[in-house]
Amino acid sequence: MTEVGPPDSDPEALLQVRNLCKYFDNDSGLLGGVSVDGEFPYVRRDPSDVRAVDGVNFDIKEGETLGLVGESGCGKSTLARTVLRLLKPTDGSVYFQGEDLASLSGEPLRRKRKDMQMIFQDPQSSLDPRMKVGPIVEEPMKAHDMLDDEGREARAKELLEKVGLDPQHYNRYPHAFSGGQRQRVNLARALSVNPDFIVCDEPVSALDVSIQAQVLNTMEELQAEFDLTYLFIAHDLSVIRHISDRVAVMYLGNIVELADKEELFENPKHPYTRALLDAIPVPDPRSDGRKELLSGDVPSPIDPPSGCRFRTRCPKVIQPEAYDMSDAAWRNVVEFQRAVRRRAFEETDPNALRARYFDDAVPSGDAGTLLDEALGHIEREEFEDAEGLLTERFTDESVCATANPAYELDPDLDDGRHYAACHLRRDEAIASAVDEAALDGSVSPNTGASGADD
Ligand SMILES: Nc1ncnc2c1ncn2[C@@H]1O[C@H](COP(=O)(O)OP(=O)(O)OP(=O)(O)O)[C@@H](O)[C@H]1O
Repeated sequence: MTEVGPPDSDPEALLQVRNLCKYFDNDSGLLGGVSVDGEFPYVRRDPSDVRAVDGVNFDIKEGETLGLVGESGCGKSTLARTVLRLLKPTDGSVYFQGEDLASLSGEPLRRKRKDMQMIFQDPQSSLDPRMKVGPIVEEPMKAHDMLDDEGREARAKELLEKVGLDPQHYNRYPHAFSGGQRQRVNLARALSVNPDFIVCDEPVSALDVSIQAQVLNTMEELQAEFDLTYLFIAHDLSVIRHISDRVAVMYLGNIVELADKEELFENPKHPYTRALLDAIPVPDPRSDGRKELLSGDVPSPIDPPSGCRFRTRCPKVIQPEAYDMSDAAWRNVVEFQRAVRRRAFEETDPNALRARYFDDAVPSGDAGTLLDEALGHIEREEFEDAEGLLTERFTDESVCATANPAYELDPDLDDGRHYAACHLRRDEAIASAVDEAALDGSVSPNTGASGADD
């Protein structure tokens, strides 16, 4: 497994995630996610495994909020559950307050869980409708033998008030509360055992926008009052921008970019992050508000692309060194290869295809010869041969396919760290590493981009 992610640790980290992998056995279907310690082989790497989380590294500092964003299915929830050790990692480590949770089980793990709580998206289904909210809040305290009955009731009432509810509502059932209030009950419940770390998995996604801001504000106040550290998952970038100190962007089981919030929003370095930001609706009466999102489907996590996982959809994929095409000709080759892969056209006539895909720029030299060969295959309706040729000789030869990118960059806006898993950032990473070495007085010709496995 190649390590991809921010390479060094942060001395102030409460949580350190290293090369974390969670694969699901594809054959076991839904049950793949509920395997418990010891029931399945510890490490299983079947070619048909769903690689939901695949070599993730990050730290979370004490007291900060790390936002985790990415499209549906990219592995956010699996990452959260594996970090909390609700799922057993296939590989890797999760150091919480210095202790590797991946190596814990049984009673030591149960005790540790008291310090790490989770809040889920749907406040309705996470509250037992047959229980009153008071006992709901007290339940985790009971499970961890905290306080006596009286003490638990007093603490539950106090917490209901802290989260913005009326403590007199201790005896009400969840159905008597609105969605926002139910999420506040969940907050009180999570806080009851006095945790240090809370994973919030889309906690406001089910709420109206006006209520979202109120709940987020309460979460920030509670964070300050109780010294909490949050891992906050959302697909909504405005929510992420509201709550996060730093932001990690996830794509197909990998973290592709991680930086301080403003740095990430103002200077995104990864084409995937840029595409996500570009897709934020803008208020324009002439349009439906949404710019064009990424083209192409997300590849299967069972057989993810080699190298950079985003390369099959990336608008900036890098030309192989063997060719010397203009940028426009290379772009056309990539678009054509993707169209052939999707069987996006009916015509087989080379001239019609040239006119359609290579109108403004045609590759010449070796690349031109290969293109002619591919067009010849299509003319003879040998689509698989055409696809194979274009893929093997063009896109699979790109550095984006042959090496995993992992670069630390100088941030533009602050003195934090900016990590971007994109080969386009190689020169920038080398320049910043050389600058750093020069400051240390130890310039080395070998000081270069960190972490790439080429
Ligand atoms: N128990 C399971 N068995 C098999 N595959 C699973 C299981 N749980 C998740 N997956 C797969 O793992 C990948 C990541 O899923 P996950 O739910 O972690 O993504 P997500 O980013 O949280 O998505 P969403 O935002 O829709 O919740 C998906 O391809 C999903 O189908």
